[in-house]
Amino acid sequence: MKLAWLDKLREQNPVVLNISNFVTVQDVANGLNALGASPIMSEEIAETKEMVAISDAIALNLGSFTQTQIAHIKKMGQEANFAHNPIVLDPVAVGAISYRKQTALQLLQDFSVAVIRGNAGEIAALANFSWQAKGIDAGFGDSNVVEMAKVVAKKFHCIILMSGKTDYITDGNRVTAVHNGTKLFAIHVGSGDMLTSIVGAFAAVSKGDYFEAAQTAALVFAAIGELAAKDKCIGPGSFTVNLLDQLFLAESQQISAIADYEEL
Ligand SMILES: Nc1ncnc2c1ncn2[C@@H]1O[C@H](COP(=O)(O)OP(=O)(O)O)[C@@H](O)[C@H]1O
Ligand SMILES: Cc1ncsc1CCOP(=O)(O)O
Ligand SMILES: [Mg+2]
Repeated sequence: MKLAWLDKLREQNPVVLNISNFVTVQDVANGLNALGASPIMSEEIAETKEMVAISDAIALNLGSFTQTQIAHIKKMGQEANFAHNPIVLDPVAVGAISYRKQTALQLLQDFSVAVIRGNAGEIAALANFSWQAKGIDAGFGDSNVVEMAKVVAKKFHCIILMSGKTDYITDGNRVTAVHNGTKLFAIHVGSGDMLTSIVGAFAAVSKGDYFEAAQTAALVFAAIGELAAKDKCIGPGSFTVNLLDQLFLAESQQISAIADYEEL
């Protein structure tokens, strides 16, 4: 774990370019900003090349796409590959909606990604493992979650960050489990989207070590959620406010003091 990268991120203030969903776009922008990155959102295909050129990492969210947005995502993915900019993909609800799965699989052929960040329902769908996803949520299943994450990592030659009560990060061989977090994440719509963009911010300062970027982002975000939950938190409203404050305030030493993770 490279918790020192949180300080590096705050020093470097990397630009993270996002194609977001319309539901959580503001959570994503404010989350990145609070942590110390510089968010920028785009909805116009004509500006893609210029946007990619000023960015240090790209987060592509499939939460509310249209055909027009898919063309934009494809172009951004291809321009980012050409510019050697890391891409983090969030395959929202591909476990629940077959059209989303088909679209995500096509995009994964059109360009390559550094990291896929999804919940167990989404990763199971990409692995073709049996699972009952529920809308945007993970749902339930008894497939071996570590195996399915490894399968997807090998299939798409990328890092998988599968989030949930325990987050699993794998490159297909190595696996880290991060046990930090709070149940309150599950009642805040956008927790996963924020994490995806934050993986982008860590990828931007990682000099190409995307496994390290994904596992450090997972630990930082989950531990910050834990700190937020401890601070006079009574429900989703106060959690959202506290989460934003802790993204801004939390120091790497505080995260290190509560870090709970293992290499499997
Ligand atoms: N039951 C839980 N207990 C603790 N942390 C959780 C729980 N569920 C999700 N998280 C945390 O919430 C964050 C977002 O992940 P997740 O909820 O899986 O994404 P999504 O919103 O895409 O389903 C991650 O940091 C994850 O560790
Ligand atoms: C509710 C909803 N509908 C489409 S995208 C979206 C937000 C998903 O956010 P997250 O996966 O981070 O909870
Ligand atoms: Mg999600």
